[in-house]
Amino acid sequence: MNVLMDKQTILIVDDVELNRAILAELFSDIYHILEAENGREALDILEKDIDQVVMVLLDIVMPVMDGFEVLQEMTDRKLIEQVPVILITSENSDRAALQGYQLGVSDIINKPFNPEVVKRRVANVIELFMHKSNLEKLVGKQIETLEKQANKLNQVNNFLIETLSTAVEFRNCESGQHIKRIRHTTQILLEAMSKEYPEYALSPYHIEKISSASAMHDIGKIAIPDYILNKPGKLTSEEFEIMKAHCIRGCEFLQSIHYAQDEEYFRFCYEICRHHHERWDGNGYPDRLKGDNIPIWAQVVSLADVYDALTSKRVYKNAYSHEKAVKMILGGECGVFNPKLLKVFIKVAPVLERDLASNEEIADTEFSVCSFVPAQEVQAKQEESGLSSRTLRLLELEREKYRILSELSGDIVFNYDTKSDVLEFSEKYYDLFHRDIRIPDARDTIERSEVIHPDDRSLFLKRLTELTPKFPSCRIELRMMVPDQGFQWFEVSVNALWNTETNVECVGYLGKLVNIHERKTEANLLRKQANMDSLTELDNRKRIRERLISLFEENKKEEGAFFFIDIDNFKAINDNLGHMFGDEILRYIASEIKRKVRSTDIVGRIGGDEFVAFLRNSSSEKAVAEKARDICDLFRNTYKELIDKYNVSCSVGISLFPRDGETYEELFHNADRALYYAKERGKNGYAFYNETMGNSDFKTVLTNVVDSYQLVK
Ligand SMILES: Nc1nc2c(ncn2[C@@H]2O[C@H](COP(=O)(O)OP(=O)(O)OP(=O)(O)O)[C@@H](O)[C@H]2O)c(=O)[nH]1
Repeated sequence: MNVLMDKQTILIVDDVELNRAILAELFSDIYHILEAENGREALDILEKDIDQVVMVLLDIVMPVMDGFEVLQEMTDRKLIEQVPVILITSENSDRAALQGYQLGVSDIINKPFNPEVVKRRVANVIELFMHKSNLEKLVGKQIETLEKQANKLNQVNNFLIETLSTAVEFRNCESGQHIKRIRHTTQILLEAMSKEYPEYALSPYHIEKISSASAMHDIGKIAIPDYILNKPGKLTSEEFEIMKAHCIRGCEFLQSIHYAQDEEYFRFCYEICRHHHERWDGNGYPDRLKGDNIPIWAQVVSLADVYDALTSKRVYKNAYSHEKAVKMILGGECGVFNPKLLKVFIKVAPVLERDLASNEEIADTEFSVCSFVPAQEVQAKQEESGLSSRTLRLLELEREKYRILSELSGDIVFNYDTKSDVLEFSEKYYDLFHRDIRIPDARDTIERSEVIHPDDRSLFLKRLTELTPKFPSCRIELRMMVPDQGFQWFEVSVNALWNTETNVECVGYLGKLVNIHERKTEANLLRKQANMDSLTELDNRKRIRERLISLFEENKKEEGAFFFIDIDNFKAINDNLGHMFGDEILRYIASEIKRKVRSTDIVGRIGGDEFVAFLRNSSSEKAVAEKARDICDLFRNTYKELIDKYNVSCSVGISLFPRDGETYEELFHNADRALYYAKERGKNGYAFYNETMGNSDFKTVLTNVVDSYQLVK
């Protein structure tokens, strides 16, 4: 719509054309006129050109949409706030007037009207309305400017607070991220508290202020001497008292810069600073407040502070995992907290864990800030060692090089100091085992540790005690518990360090841990394969020989029976039923022989359809003969039809240890002779070896002496 810009526009809404014409006539010299013949049309015009229209003259009774409906719709679409409306109506009732005013009209003119009065009232309403909206715009602008200024001021304040607190952290050798994380965790906890426990009346406005004030919690550390603030070891009780004073010192500091413009904010800062070490049971400091006498904001910051301290690296400790930190807090290891707060803490724990994971990268890159050694420490080290600062620096450099090399090698390096009884691992240890890299009281801890397999632990410790200045190193294979993977094989290379003056005092151990699990399991598998008959999984010929040789060496007096077992007519099975079925029969025979002998006996397959078994502690020939008989009839149990069809069975030759031979070779040879005899006598029988079987003309002898052998059919 092309609206004339030099005149203001009014919209006349009436279904009677004559009424519209009269009004248009009245106003056309001053205003540009738009006309609508019903409510719907009027709304369309307003929706499009609301900025141009300065007044709506609205009739009440109209088809399609009456005046009240138009007003309702204008209210719903927020058009009524942008343009004044005058009702021009012949309905002269109070009810209609009231309804009109309720719906936001600026004036009501009853028909018939005096043209001059109407003109004046319309002009007045337009002027008033424009004045009002100009004022509103002005106020809006001023509010915007004020808000911008307040925001700027807030930003400057926050910046100053954070700068100041970060300066404290840098002095404290921390990363500078601590207060940012505390602020974040405080906010998360407060938001959850406000939802779960409305009784604490924590509004979003308060949450924002408290989170910002949390940055002040450790401001008092500015007054704590460096040698206490940065002491790597445990504080003495006097030092701890001085350290505890940081809560009071912080409050004094805050009072000296009292920020009068915002008393409430000052109160949050003050109370957080003073009470963030109080505990729910009254065992905190400095005022030993109990329960909800500790302001809830101080309680929340206190928990956020503890969680952050546990999950962060410090000069004296590695970062604990989220799970461990949660466990420690819930287990009361860091003092007692409000049970309601702990409930909320459990609820938001997954959010904290996620945020912690995304923070870890930043924390790692910022570690260099922490790794600078405070002047006091350097000086103390220098005095203690008597070395110059240059030498100490070079030593530090060497140590750093060594650390980087060990990290690059992928091995876990460790260092044990006998005097302090501290065992320290390289970072990789934490990555793999998820355990602290520094173990104080190492002797006790290792003796009780579940990390080393119980069967390997004492052997490992024993080997360490056997090291001498002449033989200072050893390699030990042991199993260690890796989270989610169970016990894994590691090779531990250890080098004992000796006091070079006395050469009798072991001052520590240096070593490395290499995961050899894959190599070891592969080697075990290969060894197993080299010793095993793959078809039956019995020991193979080579393994049987090794085992029997060492058995005979160890137990020269233990009597035993060597069985040489051969399947009779096995070829017929292969030929008629196939090689695969033949394999099945071989596996069956193997398992049956194993089943028939004792678990301590030795059974193997030496090739083809030939098996051996050594029955230990078998002095009774009768019992041996019974066992042999059983083996001859193995097929009777499951494969009876094969006996009828192919005449399959087993034959067994037996030689007795030590009577028929004291070596494996002798026993094997003689059992073989006996087997030959049994086969010659028609198979499916067993024969004990007899000396005549060894003769060169054995075959001739065989026919002559047959009756004297125990051949059973
Ligand atoms: N299925 C199968 N057959 C095998 C395997 N190793 C050897 N054999 C077969 O086992 C048979 C052994 O031969 P022999 O001992 O001469 O045959 P036999 O029929 O048992 O003869 P006697 O011992 O005189 O009763 C041959 O047919 C070989 O092919 C194997 O791993 N699987």
